[in-house]
Amino acid sequence: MERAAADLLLRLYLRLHHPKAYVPPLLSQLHFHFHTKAAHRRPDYHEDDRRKRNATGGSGGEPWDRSFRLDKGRGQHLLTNPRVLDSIARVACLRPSDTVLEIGPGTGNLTARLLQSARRVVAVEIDPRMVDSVLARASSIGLDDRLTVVTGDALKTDFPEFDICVANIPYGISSPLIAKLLFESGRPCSFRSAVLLLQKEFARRLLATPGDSEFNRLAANVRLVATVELMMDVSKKDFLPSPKVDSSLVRIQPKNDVPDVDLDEWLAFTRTCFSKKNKTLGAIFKQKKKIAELHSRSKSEGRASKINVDEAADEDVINDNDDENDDSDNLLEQDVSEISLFKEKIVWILKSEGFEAKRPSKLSNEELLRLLHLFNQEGVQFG
Ligand SMILES: C[S@@+](CC[C@H](N)C(=O)[O-])C[C@H]1O[C@@H](n2cnc3c(N)ncnc32)[C@H](O)[C@@H]1O
Repeated sequence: MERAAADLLLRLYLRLHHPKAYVPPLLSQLHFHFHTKAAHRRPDYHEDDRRKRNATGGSGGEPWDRSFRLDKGRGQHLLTNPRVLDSIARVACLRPSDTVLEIGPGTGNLTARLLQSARRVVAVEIDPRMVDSVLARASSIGLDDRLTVVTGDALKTDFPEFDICVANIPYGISSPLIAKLLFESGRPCSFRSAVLLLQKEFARRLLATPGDSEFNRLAANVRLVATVELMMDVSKKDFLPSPKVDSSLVRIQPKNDVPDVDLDEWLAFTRTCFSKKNKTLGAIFKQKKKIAELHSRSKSEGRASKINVDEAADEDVINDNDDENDDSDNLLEQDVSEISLFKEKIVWILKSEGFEAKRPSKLSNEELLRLLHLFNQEGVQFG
């Protein structure tokens, strides 16, 4: 009743003093309008965060006490859906005797499950606040005697012997971490598998086969030494805070029967082959700069013997300006004639088995290995 009277008075006042002003039909409606606007405003990060923290089921099921701010720059998106966490632990097929390597344990949502099934978990975590958090979590479930946490950057830490790596990794280190796992630990790899949660698009590229548009150098390198399987897709809604992209869980299993090839040589060879996306091998290998580089490498004797993991990590090595940096003008006359003979040899090798018109992204590893063998046989070295 009071509201109706106030409404009437205000209406009269507006009619007298501001005859052109818009007067809503009823002030109560105006009030209602403000309410709905507030109710539909997109919840900001903190509201969303609080709601998830207080939730006990669904995707917000794992606890997060907000005792410190999560650092998105370090990929701190916690996996909070208990069903997904349980599935990852199940897919890992842990044995009671296993030592598990976990990269980036965060607050320990996954670690808690790994500790329940394995003999030992060694976790590498870069953020000391997370280190405290995961240690406290392990102790709260009485399994801290099974956990060792190494504080540091996983890319710069020497990994211990482990049976299986299980991790929801920060996506920014996916390529170098996979390269480190597969190419740094010697051959054959001593671990059974790596079960990794990766950005969905990255996982698709890793799973791509020759001829697929996503197929790249990293996929070719990984396929040489391991098999990759898609285990499941995971929604971005299952993380706190939600990242912008969905994820996929993959299992990478080192092969027992890795082809007998010098890995250093292979990595350098794929670096050259994938240096120009969608160009033919003929176009790639006939670049003046590439020919001169291969010529001088093939002449020199002392070659590096340690695998360069950074080399293995590049997904593609695109350099379309190769010929612009050409310094062949500075070559001596003798070099020029040697290099032109060398070029003829390269072209002959490519033509001998029909590789010249082929694109590397469409070749199987068997074909790439064959081409590398042909080059090496004729004294052309890459590593
Ligand atoms: C995506 S979160 C995963 C957290 C936790 N495993 C989970 O599933 O909820 C990534 C974790 O990796 C850590 N991290 C980021 N970069 C790292 C690096 N280079 N080495 C080791 N840990 C890293 C972050 O601090 C964070 O705890």
